[in-house]
Amino acid sequence: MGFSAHLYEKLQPIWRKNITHPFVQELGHGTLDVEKFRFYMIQDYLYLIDYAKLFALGAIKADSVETMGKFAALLDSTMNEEMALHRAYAARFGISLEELEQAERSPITLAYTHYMLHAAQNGSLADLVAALLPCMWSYWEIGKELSQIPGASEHAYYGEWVRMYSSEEFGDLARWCLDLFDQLAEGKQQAELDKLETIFLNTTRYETMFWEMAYRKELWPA
Ligand SMILES: Cc1ncc(C[n+]2csc(CCO)c2C)c(N)n1
Repeated sequence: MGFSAHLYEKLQPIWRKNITHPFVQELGHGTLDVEKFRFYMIQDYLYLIDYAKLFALGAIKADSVETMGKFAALLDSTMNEEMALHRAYAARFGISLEELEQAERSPITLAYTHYMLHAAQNGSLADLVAALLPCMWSYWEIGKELSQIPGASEHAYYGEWVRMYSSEEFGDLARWCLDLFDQLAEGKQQAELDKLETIFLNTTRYETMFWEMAYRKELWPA
């Protein structure tokens, strides 16, 4: 069993809190309050700006030209495809690009992205991948599960989101990330594996906290 499969099994109750979160379920059933989705889109756009930097750091820490090229491609697709989806959604909700980029990061957005950037900057390539994996993997799983709900992929507001994260193309990216993680974990000492587990666990928890933050439209105290 690869290390990712081991963590998936071990952390299942915590992992499942993402797919079962009311924000995710209501998005899939088309009942999510549009204002909550609007809030999510703005914070997620800010999240992606920092997340993309993890891919740039991945290219720096890569141990082969092939891995370096893949991180460069991920940086490109995040900035120009995923963020383009957010910009298109924002336009539909009447949010200008300026408003999007000048919005303030919520406490959770800031904590989550800074945690990942700290792990990526100060740790090994494996630490960096442990930080970014729950984001990729959980969205892929969510996309696939939501796409099974009748009408979810065709929903006027949320269909595009479901189609993007359940696509084969996105699945290939997530699988690449999983394989890289397993390769990097192979042969590592227990202490290093424990560190990878902690990073993976914490970013899995941060994913749930991000859904909760969006559901409550939680910003800084006044
Ligand atoms: C809070 C939050 N977590 C995960 C993702 C998903 N995501 C972010 S970057 C990336 C890689 C490919 O572009 C993926 C799948 C998100 N958007 N927001």
